[in-house]
Amino acid sequence: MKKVLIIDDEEKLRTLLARIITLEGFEVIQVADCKTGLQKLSRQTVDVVLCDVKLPDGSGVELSKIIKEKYPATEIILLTAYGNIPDGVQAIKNGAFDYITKGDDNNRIIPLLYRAIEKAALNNRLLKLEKQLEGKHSFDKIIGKSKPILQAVELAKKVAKTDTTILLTGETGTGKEVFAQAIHHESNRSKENFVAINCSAFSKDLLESEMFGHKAGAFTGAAKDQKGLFEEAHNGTIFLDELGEMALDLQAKLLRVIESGEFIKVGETKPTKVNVRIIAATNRDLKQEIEHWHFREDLFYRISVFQIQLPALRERVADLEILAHHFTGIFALKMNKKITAIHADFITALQQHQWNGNIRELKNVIERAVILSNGNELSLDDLPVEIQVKSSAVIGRQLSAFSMQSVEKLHIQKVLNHTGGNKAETARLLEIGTATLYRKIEEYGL
Ligand SMILES: Nc1ncnc2c1ncn2[C@@H]1O[C@H](COP(=O)(O)OP(=O)(O)OP(=O)(O)O)[C@@H](O)[C@H]1O
Repeated sequence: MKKVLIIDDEEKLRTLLARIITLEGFEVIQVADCKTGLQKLSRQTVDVVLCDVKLPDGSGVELSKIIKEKYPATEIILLTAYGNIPDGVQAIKNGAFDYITKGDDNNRIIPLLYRAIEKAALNNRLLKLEKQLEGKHSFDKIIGKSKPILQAVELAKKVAKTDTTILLTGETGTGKEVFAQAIHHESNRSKENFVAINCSAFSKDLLESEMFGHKAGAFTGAAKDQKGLFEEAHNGTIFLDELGEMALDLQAKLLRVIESGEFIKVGETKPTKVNVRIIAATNRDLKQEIEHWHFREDLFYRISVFQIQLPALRERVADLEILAHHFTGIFALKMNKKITAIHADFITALQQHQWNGNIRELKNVIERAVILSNGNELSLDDLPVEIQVKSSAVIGRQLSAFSMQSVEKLHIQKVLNHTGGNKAETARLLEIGTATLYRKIEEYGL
């Protein structure tokens, strides 16, 4: 059933609108402010939002922008006050479908709503197609030529076509979700849904309801029957991220789905059957979790039929350069900058770093560097100081990474850059004599 979300703090108007729209056979959700509206949108797919301009915690015009950015398939119709055309125009600029004047355009609202619903359906079809097109090459999107990553890709490709349950292990940011998606797109289920859920993002009860759905009245706030993500993933793939965080009794329910394909919705008595391929991921050592009674051994053996260990970035230093170029290309394009090269010192510095946050951390570091970069080459200066300092030991040869001299050298270099090489100004800012500055420049080879 198509869903319409009404965001309006005028209760009378909201209820009236809800009644008219429900009579057309749409499901209507009503809220009175932006915050609750966004919460609803994060939990369910809404086709059209009908939104007032003046809301207690913000403006509908601004909200349109946020909604379109986060949920591009959803269409928005703004309810403006009489004669306030500029708000409507701005809303359309922000991505809204159209606007109507409150109270004045009652006859327009239903035909407009139908058109917006049609447009939302078209958006959804397009997004699905785009995803499929992207997905065709998704193993190609896994960048890296080092042995450990190529081995992981080869294993994943081999198992992709089967229905086998897979456990992806590896530190945070090593690409477990990227792998899960690539496996789905390479599988025979690629035309069906890939549904991801992060088990650490919900309380135990909420996670159960997210996974399996609930019946109306199952708990306070459960006004309607709600499908769970296992049902959404029917015939497709479900990706259970951070599986190690799942509560023990929910683990038992998951085991039942794996063994029989059945689960029971919250507040329901009959089981629901689904055909879903499960890919799970964890950055915890599940064997250790079993020893501490945090993870069920039987579930572990079921889920880890096929295990793929993703290497940490520090184990694939050889890939740093190609990954750095890959992300630089992406961010330069996004920010409309012409960056054609990366200085060798920059790469050396990357190779010296520990990368506890793995590829996610590298991606952030490169994004920052692209923002900071002034020329067409990324230079050491564009890196965060802690990464520069570690590397200065190697680049400067004679300095140790932790020495005061390393920090001093870097600091002088930065101030020199800041003053455009003006020695007198640099000495003044550093509060040292010019002669001392010249000596240090020579000593550090700046
Ligand atoms: N081999 C790769 N090539 C290109 N980009 C990658 C690769 N691996 C990971 N990424 C990028 O790194 C980021 C982190 O990847 P991802 O979310 O898959 O990691 P994860 O292991 O699932 O992390 P977490 O355990 O924290 O959920 C993403 O932006 C992803 O696009």
